[in-house]
Amino acid sequence: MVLAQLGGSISRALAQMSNATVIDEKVLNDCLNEISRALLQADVQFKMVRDMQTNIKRIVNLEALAAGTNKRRIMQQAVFTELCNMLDPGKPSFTPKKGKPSVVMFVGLQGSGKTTTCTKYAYCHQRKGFKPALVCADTFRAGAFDQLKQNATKAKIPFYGSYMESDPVKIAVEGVERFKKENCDLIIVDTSGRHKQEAALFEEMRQVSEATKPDLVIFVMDSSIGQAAFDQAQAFKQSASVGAVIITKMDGHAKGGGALSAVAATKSPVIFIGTGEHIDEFEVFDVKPFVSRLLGMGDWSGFMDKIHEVVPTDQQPELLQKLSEGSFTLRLMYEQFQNILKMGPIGQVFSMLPGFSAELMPKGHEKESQAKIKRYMTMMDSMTDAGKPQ
Ligand SMILES: Nc1nc2c(ncn2[C@@H]2O[C@H](COP(=O)(O)OP(=O)(O)OP(=O)(O)O)[C@@H](O)[C@H]2O)c(=O)[nH]1
Repeated sequence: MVLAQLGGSISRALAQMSNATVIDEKVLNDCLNEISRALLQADVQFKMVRDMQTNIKRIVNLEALAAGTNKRRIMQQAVFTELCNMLDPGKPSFTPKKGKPSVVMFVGLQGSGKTTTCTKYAYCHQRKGFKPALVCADTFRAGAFDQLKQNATKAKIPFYGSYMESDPVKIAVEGVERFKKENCDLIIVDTSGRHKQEAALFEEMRQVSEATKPDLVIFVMDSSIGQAAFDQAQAFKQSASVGAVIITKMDGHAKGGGALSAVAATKSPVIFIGTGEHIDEFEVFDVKPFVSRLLGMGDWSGFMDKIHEVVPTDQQPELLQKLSEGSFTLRLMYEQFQNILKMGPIGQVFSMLPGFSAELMPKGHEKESQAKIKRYMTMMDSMTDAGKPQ
């Protein structure tokens, strides 16, 4: 992920500044220029970078700072805050409530990943106890209904669509009404992909929105969109009152800076990111832990949440007891390897630890490390007669 490179470049600029004997105007400007260059290379909009520079200079006013103040720390904190501000529009998005019907409409450019993301979103809520349903109001792309149907069937989520009807507004209204009657509490409407130059398709999107009255419109954006992100996101915001953003394909080679621009253009928060084609390659997006991980500062709370997710609660005291007694057996190691594998891609787990950046563990190496752990486990399996370490 090139966003990790952005994090690496910013961290290096901050480290260089920290190594300077005295922090003067020149050191500060060099550091700021380095950070701005990294952001521009990652496709962040020029105006946003310029505003960030001005804000940081205002906060880190070397002349006004009292002698003895830790300027390095103030600078680091200012960079952290500014990056968070870029990603945080300051108002949370609508969140669906269990048992109360909500309509969520997905919009975005062609091929941005709407259909895939609709199912991921439905599946993620289904696992939290919601009763989701999918409506295919994409009558433009041949095969769109089949794709949604296939995804929905795999995830056991009810769906609605039509091969005959060509009016997306009619399908959307029928689908929403039907699932409201069936007491579904999260009705997701997938729409066709469109480009801001396609006025007729934008009008159609406005009509679907007017007819279904969604509680939330989610703008799905491919992370590789680059500098075009701002204008496109703004056009969608103007026609369909976008309330949240989901960035897809964060697992690819995209620069990802467009994400920052989309937040600025729609004044809406990023709520999830797509990290692969698979249904569960989907993560909740939280600004502070994300920026913290991006800068290699770690995310302890995320790390602890992962541990709690994968190590069964009843095993946690026993594990601690055995570790404190120093009796770390082969079986215990085997069980911990299994837990590590359940935590997800190794790179993602390491990026939650301070001093690590996802950049340090490129995708290929992640798979290598995971494969190594699997090989150790197979070895341990074969070391005992019973097939399991004792
Ligand atoms: N690697 C990766 N691929 C993704 C992700 N999300 C979607 N895709 C892929 O992107 C391609 C396009 O996804 P779709 O869901 O069909 O996109 P769409 O926006 O519905 O397409 P249109 O209806 O034509 O506008 C598919 O091959 C998906 O598998 C992601 O997070 N990571």
